[in-house]
Amino acid sequence: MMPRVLIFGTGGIGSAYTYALTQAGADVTAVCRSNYEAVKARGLAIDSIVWGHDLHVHPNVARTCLEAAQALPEGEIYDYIVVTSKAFPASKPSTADNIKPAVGKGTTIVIIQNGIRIEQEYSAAFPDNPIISCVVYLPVTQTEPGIIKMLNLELLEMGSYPQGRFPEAPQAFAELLGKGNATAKVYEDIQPRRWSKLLVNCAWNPICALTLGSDVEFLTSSKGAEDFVFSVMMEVVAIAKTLGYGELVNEKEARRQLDRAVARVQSNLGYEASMLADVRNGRRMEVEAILGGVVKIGKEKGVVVEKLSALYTLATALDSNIQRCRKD
Ligand SMILES: NC(=O)C1=CN([C@@H]2O[C@H](COP(=O)(O)OP(=O)(O)OC[C@H]3O[C@@H](n4cnc5c(N)ncnc54)[C@H](OP(=O)(O)O)[C@@H]3O)[C@@H](O)[C@H]2O)C=CC1
Ligand SMILES: CC(C)(CO)C(=O)C(=O)O
Repeated sequence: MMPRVLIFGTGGIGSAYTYALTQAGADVTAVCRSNYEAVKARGLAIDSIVWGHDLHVHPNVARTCLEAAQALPEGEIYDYIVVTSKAFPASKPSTADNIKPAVGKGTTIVIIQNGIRIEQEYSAAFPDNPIISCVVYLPVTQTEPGIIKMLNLELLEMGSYPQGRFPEAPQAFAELLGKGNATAKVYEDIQPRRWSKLLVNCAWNPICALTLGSDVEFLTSSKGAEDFVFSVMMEVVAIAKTLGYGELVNEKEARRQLDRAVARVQSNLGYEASMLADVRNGRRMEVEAILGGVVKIGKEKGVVVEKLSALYTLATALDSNIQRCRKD
């Protein structure tokens, strides 16, 4: 039988996986908020350097998880709920509260979000459900409601949360994504992968947001720019080492992650990190999930986090000013 999938948060990432999972043969329902009318009327239009241009998908659409649960045939459940909203730990209601009406016995919860320590709210709320924690490399923006632009990278790394619980769940989801031409890799321990991705996000997300430009625009803006990014990444490396992740998250890995951006300078293919999209759209930024937790751990461990702290302080101020402007 076709797996039933509910996507919670149909922005850039949610739309990309709505497309891939529909291609894989799943019956996909997308929870849409600001883009509800557009997606209901016209579906999602996707332009992707990886998957192709002029792609269209028309998922079932719901405004809330409760509405999506009520639309299920009697006795059926969603096999997967894929969380692709932004990560705001400690927000009320929490995302776990929001998805609760659609979580059935046996529903696998798939978290596709940046940041660290974002999984606990789900394991606390749904101790008997499989949880898959994912790290995503997929630069994508919703440019207008239902219109999605994906650049040249697409990779989903995943593992069970907590490690070792429902160990077969990530493989099954990876195989499903594979049928939809998405690239998925399974890891026994996903946490070092999260920290490797943090090298990218702790540096590029606040830098792009604060400088209103892409990674490539920053790298070419001054002589010291590349060294500055590397020094931010090296603070993340120092923290990751104290947590035992040094085998993956080390100077070589920081250089590799930085070089992925440097390699795009020639072709001028800049990535505008998702925090910059938030600034442009007057939305809340994932400051705590991406920077707050890292700075806190760094200080607890006695690591020098001068640059990360500065970026955290500046990004927090930017975020609160954006929220204030929205209210005014
Ligand atoms: N975009 C990118 O290039 C990348 C993003 N990521 C990560 O992926 C995650 C998703 O990012 P991204 O796709 O960019 O985010 P977007 O802001 O594009 O999409 C989030 C979506 O969630 C929706 N949403 C939020 N709360 C609710 C709610 N209560 N009910 C219904 N819908 C809701 C938003 O609706 P509304 O429009 O109404 O606010 C929006 O459509 C983040 O953790 C991000 O850091 C990782 C790699 C790359
Ligand atoms: C930098 C990028 C695009 C890499 O996937 C990302 O993770 C983000 O925008 O949050």
